[in-house]
Amino acid sequence: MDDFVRDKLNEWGLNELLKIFEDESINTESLYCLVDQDIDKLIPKIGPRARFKKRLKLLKSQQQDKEESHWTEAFPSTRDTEKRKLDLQGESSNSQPTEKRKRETASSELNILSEVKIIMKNVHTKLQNQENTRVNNFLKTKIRNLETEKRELVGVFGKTGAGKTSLINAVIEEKRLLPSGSVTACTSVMIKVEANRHNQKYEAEIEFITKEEWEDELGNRDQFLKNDADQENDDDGNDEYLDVAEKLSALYGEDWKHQSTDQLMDRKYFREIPEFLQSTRKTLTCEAAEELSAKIIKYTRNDTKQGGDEDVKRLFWPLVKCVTVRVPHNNFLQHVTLVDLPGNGDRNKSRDEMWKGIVGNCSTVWIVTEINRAASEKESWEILKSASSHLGNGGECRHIHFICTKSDVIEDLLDSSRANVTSILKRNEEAKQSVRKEFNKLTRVKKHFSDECFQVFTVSSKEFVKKTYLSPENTEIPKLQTFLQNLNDCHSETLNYVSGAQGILSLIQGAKSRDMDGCNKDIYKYLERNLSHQMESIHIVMMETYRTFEKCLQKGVEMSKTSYERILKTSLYPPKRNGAGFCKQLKKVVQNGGIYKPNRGKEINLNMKLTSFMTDSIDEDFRKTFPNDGKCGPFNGVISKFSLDTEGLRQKHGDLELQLIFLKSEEEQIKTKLTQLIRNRKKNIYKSLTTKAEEIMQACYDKAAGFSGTGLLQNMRNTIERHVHESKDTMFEKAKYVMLDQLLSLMMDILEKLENTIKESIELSLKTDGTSIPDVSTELTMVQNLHDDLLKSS
Ligand SMILES: Nc1nc2c(ncn2[C@@H]2O[C@H](COP(=O)(O)OP(=O)(O)OP(=O)(O)O)[C@@H](O)[C@H]2O)c(=O)[nH]1
Repeated sequence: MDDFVRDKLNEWGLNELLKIFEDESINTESLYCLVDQDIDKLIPKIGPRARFKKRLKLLKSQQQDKEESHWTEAFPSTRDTEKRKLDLQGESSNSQPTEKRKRETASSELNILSEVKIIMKNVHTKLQNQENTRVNNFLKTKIRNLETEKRELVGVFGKTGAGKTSLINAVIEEKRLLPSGSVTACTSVMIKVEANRHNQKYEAEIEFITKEEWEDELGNRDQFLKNDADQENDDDGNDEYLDVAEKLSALYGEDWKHQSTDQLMDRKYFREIPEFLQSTRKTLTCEAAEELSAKIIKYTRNDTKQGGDEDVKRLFWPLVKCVTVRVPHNNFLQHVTLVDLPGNGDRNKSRDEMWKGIVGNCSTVWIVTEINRAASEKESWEILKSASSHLGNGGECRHIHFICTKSDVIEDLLDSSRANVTSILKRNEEAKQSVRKEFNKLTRVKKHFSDECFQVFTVSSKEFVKKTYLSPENTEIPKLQTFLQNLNDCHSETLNYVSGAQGILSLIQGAKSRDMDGCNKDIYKYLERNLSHQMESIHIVMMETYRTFEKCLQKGVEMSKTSYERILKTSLYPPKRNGAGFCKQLKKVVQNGGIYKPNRGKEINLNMKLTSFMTDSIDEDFRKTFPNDGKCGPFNGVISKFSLDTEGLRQKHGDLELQLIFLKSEEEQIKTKLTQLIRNRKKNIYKSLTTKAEEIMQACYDKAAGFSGTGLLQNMRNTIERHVHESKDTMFEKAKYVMLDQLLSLMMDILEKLENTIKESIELSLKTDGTSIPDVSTELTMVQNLHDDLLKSS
């Protein structure tokens, strides 16, 4: 929002400003957003309007110009820029009317939401001006709690060079946003792409690792410089050495080889990024995507051609944890964040934790791979295999999209310019079939997901932009765009807010207009009885779940006790491993609490291996109890079925209609909140088995990490084997109880929260009189009308 507009808002007040916006036919959406944040601070004053009107006209025309240039920039080579623009607005003759309708609906819903938010802010202020009673505080909290903002995370995984960056740029129609394309450079940090809600500029926020972490990396260098001689025989060591050398050369050129750690921490190396030394974030802001793209390269991409010239070009990606790129005016990103996730986790601990956190919060993943090797490309399947537990039972993923890229590249035709569409489409179909076949072989992965959640796409990002041979439909990018738009659909969030607001206003007005003695005993008793029946049925389902978990886990305990030796053998005596190399790797494993991520290849997680029989035993029932797709809801749908039957009561007790509307909306609100709570807590419940194993194993890891010299490998092996052997009778049992405890504690919390919330709502709605409560009859009528509009538009 323009500062000028903000000032005027403070000076003249909201109503005056709204009138001006309407007179000038300017979209009030951005004004609403601002008002939403600042309403409490508004000082209404009426003042001269002429200069302000002029300024608004200017702003409007600037915005139109900007939109125009945004489009020409994004599709410079296309003759049909105008047509594309119309297409997206849904006005060209070929455009799909449903898309247009969807967009119109979304925009009108956004306006409804903004209006209701303003109304509720006003009601909140009215309540603040009243006496501080229990009901008053309850209502204020309810209004504040209406705000929930859900963003859907789409994780984009894939081997370097697979086409992730080009795919993201194409799908969000920002051809020049994320840097891609150079043969010698690749993306090296996590990049989040989301909508810019604060202003209309392109923005990148750079989050750094800590200074201490960087000092640790420099410490690693000292160790390698000491051991330089024996690097050749050792793949892992060499690999790690190359990793450290690559990072240090990016930042220091050749200096890192000759300078001490203290010297390398000198300010002169961080002149361009004082934010790193101050442990703050750096923000870059630009008018155009291309400009931002050029600016972020040194923070995101690793150029392997970087040499040791005098005039060294410093790259800062080794210091970066994550970059968030914010894009203005983008329909695909309103409630969606796309995350480019290079590789498969990270060696750096904080980046790895962030990687796992993001993966666990993804509702969709895009596994990106080149079409030529789609089914046979091991790396993509490895990514899916190792991430599946973080995504499925340990996460909230509902869609796995396997995206085969570069469909325009056909090998048997010498030049893709001559490739004909028929052979491309035929090859696309073949690729889809073989990828599906491959996916069906992954029984362990499939345990976490339903069959419908897996889909294959064959895309060409290049052709989507160039349109030389393939129509947009044949590039399949529009399919992904439609998917994102559906994910963006904020209808349920809007409905949730508006219904909640209507409920609160109904309660206030119901209490205000009631001339009863404050309590309708029959209804009160009926509702209490109904509540207790409902709680009972939830309790029964929960107890059944507990027993099922207990049975499965017990089976897992038995299996683990008889199979742990096999697990230890494959983990501690891997075939085809050179002894010295494995010794170093095992040392890293014990130094890192049983978990180690080599630069290339899969993460080693001894704790996870030890509990694998237990997770296997619970996987299927865990997914049934906590499904990620919204079809049935957790605990066999018993929470979503919860109902006090207020609809039925409304027919018979018209005089209590407002109170019953409030109760119905409270019911919906608490169910939505509980679903979110369950989604977050179930992730930790699932991880609890490995977390407990890690805790129990820590003593032997510490002991093993202390060994050195002759017999190091065997000493480490013996220590681990002895520890597991001695604790086998308790370790798995303890892990089982931790999971059961956490499950029980979640169930108790759900029962308590549900019962308390509904009880309090019944009591307040039926026992409150109008004392110290403002009149909100106008607001209620307005919100009721908006609620009806919303239901009609869906
Ligand atoms: N022919 C063709 N080339 C493509 C397509 N998509 C990407 N490329 C090319 O493939 C190369 C790698 O693309 P990127 O999008 O940078 O790949 P990436 O997966 O982001 O790679 P990293 O940044 O290294 O992780 C570039 O040279 C792109 O121009 C496509 O649809 N068709």
